[in-house]
Amino acid sequence: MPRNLSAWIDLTIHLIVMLALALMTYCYNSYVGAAALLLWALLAAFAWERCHDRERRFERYCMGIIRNVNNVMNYAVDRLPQAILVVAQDGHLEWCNRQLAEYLGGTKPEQGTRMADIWPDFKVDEIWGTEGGYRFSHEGRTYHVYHRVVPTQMDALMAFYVEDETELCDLQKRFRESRTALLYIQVDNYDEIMQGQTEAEKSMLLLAVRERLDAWINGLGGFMRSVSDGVFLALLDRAALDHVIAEKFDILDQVRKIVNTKGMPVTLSIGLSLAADQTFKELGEEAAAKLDLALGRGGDQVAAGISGKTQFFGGKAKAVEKHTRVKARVVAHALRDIMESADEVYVMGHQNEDYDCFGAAMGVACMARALGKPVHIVLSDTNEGIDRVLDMVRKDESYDEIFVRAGDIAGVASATALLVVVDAHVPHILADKSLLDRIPKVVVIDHHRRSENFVKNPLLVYLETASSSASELVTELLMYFGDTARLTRLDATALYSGIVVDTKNFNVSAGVRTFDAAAYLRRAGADPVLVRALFQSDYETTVALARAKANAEFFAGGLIVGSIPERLANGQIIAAQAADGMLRVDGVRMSIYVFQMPGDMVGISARSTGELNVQVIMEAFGGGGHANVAGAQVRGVPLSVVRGNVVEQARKYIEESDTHEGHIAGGR
Ligand SMILES: Nc1ncnc2c1ncn2[C@@H]1O[C@H](COP(=O)(O)O[C@H]2[C@@H](O)[C@H](n3cnc4c(N)ncnc43)O[C@@H]2COP(=O)(O)O)[C@@H](O)[C@H]1O
Ligand SMILES: [Mn+2]
Repeated sequence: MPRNLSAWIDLTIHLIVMLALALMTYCYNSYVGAAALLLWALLAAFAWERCHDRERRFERYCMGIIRNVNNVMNYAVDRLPQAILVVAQDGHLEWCNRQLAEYLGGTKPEQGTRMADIWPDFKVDEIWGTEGGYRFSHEGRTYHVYHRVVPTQMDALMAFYVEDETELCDLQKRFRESRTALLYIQVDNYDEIMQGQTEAEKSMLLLAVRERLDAWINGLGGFMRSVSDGVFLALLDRAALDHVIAEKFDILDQVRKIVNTKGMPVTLSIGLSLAADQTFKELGEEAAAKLDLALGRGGDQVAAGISGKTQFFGGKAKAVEKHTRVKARVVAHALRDIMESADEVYVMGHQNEDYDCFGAAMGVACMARALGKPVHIVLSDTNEGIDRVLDMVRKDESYDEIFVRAGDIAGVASATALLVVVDAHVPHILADKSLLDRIPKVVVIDHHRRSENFVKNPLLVYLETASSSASELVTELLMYFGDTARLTRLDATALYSGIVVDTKNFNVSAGVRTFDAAAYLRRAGADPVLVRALFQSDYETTVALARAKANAEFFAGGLIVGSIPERLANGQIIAAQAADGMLRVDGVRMSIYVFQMPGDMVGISARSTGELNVQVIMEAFGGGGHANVAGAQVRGVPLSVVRGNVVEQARKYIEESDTHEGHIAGGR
């Protein structure tokens, strides 16, 4: 087939026409016709030859171009400012371009050189047969490698494209280290430490804190200004922040050494946000939110927002019981106003309600009744722990229709209703979390350390981590709610039992205000004999508890871990009691029980003597609580695996905590 088909067609048409004319001429005159045919044959031969000649010259021209392009390509590949290596599966170099020599200081390695001899960290085996990229460093320089499989019929080969990214990495490092960290620093027990101090002593205390902070920030090359009494704003760069993190914010320990004339130590809370791509406005808002979080977790700690995650440091001091009940009075009045403007009130606590949660709910229901508002206490489906008290109140007609199950109010949605959440603030552990979407006005009354996951947009939050229990908080609110709120004997007993369970019978976290609240409840008719009856354990529970205690395993560092693999109706309480009980064993600093819950859920109850923070460990399992009483639930993981993970996390935590004295520790 000729290359230029259309030229051939044109020529052939011409030759055919000319041949026809020559033949016609031959019919009229054979001499002239024969001459015409001869001439046609010569013309056809000449045209044939010309065409072939043109084709040969065109082919020569094309080959020239191809040869040039190949040369140009070879030249370009050889001089590419990126090294290209072709490597065989045994790790030997097959071919490379000139840039590799540049990277190696001028000598081009020979074919067959082992890559491990050129760059020990150059990976061949690990990535063989795959496409991707990785980085490695050699003699202070950082290289980025893209690897591709070379399709060949013969030996298996891979191509590696290597770029020296040292400058880029340096730039990235400098950029990272120069990122701004904004810190809100607050003396979180300002009112308490200033109480009873003379003006001169107050100034001295503030000056001592200021000097300590100034020295700390200046030493880090940062900037700090006082915003108001006991509140500071500071800026650090990332390099300084890394240093501070490596030292686990030991500024908290340094400032805790400053004490007032009564020996009370100053504690700091810090909210920190590290710039990524936020505006300065967002950075400031995030730092302020982190400060709230640190304060809500009991203070004396740092909540740091870094790369979208929150890290906590510190938390050594026990949450200090506030001397005054001013806040309780203010909150009681605010709650009364909010309740007055609502058409009905719903109260709920956490799933698997316990006496504290139930008592607090009964107290809030009493307030609503005092204002003549229809009130419902929403219960979850699993609450064997409060069976006895529920049986008691169900016998009393005045509580008819107060208790509803989450499923019974599935259709309830109201903009004019009020939802009061007690003894919890994490949405996913509430008795019916869907109520949060259906009732927009929410009040939270809780005594747990603030978790990152908090009920969204609450109207009012009363979160006091220093308080023994939600029942104590609600009792104080009742004291200031007004005369109309009259506790029945059952209300008072339920609230009292809430305080008893959370203080382990007034042995843990019971402060002056706890006893005041208990006295108030006793005056209102709380019956300790009834409370004791509520806490009586049946035979099966006692045996299960003994079995749980017997299978506990002791680990180095004062850790004890046990499990309850049977699916028991009151497994949570047995686990809680076993974990509580194990703290009495000599040398135990932390006890953790893993127990089987309904379905594929596994529960964890963790306790500490106060020296170590179990809340942090439980947060790693999606749970929370207090520094020395915490828990979590894990779905879809076998109990034995959860147990193993718990042991691993707890041992790691204890090890880190013991090697770094400044790490997070106790205080409810
Ligand atoms: N997923 C979670 N998220 C946040 N916080 C959580 C989560 N899961 C649990 N928590 C909190 O952790 C602590 C400890 O819980 P726990 O179950 O180990 O202990 C509570 C009760 O089970 C236990 N208890 C109830 N009745 C009795 C009883 N009769 N005898 C002994 N112990 C009992 O007491 C703990 C009550 O703690 P409270 O909630 O602080 O009132 C807990 O804070 C969970 O909220
Ligand atoms: Mn509680």
